[in-house]
Amino acid sequence: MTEPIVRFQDVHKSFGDFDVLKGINLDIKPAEKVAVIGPSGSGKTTIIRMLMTLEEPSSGDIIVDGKNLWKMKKKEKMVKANEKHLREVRGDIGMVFQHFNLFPHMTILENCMTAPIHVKKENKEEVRDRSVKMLERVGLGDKLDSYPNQLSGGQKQRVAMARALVMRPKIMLFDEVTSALDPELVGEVLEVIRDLAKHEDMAMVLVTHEMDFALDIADKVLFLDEGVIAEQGTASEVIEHSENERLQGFLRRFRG
Ligand SMILES: Nc1ncnc2c1ncn2[C@@H]1O[C@H](COP(=O)(O)OP(=O)(O)OP(=O)(O)O)[C@@H](O)[C@H]1O
Repeated sequence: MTEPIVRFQDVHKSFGDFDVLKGINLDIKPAEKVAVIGPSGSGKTTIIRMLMTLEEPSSGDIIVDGKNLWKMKKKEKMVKANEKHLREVRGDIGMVFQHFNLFPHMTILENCMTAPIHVKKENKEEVRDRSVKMLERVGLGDKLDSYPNQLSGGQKQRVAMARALVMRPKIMLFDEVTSALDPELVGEVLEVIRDLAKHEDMAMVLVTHEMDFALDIADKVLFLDEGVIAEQGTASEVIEHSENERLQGFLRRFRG
């Protein structure tokens, strides 16, 4: 049986007295596409931030590609070793946020090239070739020398995706990547993600409010409700056929 690329084992997360995640158990297979849906405040972004190693669990284990993220720190109190370990894991994970976080003073080609060259110390020419190919792939081959402020929101989001992909991640995380876009720009961004989902064998985790999109691309959908996974299954099982009343209420609010 294939080992999961991501495993959450009884993960809890509290901020002060507030328990945001209350025992998350989750396996994601290496090429699996997972959509996370749920009401505002249910803990979706916290799961993504934990995967990105930006938040440490209050208890439980998070294992990414066989590496137990915080174990070293807990067991050996070796903070430096743990930081190295986390850096390695981060190298395998690409993330696209709601806001694009591009570097405004760099062209879009430079935006894509900077991390592989400066963080991974890769060969500049090789990175340039890969970056050009990725920008072509997201439909921006004619904008290599443009600056972020010369692009639309949808184009900026596509640069953000290309920039993450140039790092050749094993896992891509998408946190509500269309929610800051004007409605007419949503389609072009979803189209790029759809293309990646259908043709790339990396794992993908998407927090999304686009139910039809989740139905189309997700192998698995998780319904997060008040810090627990209240329902999970295939997209059709969760979005079309679940009898969970809170999930049905949540979906009705989307469908109007
Ligand atoms: N650093 C923090 N300090 C305190 N509370 C936090 C922190 N981060 C998140 N929270 C709280 O945890 C809860 C879950 O937040 P999270 O962003 O994970 O929810 P979400 O499901 O992604 O919501 P939304 O759909 O609105 O983005 C919220 O009530 C939020 O206010």
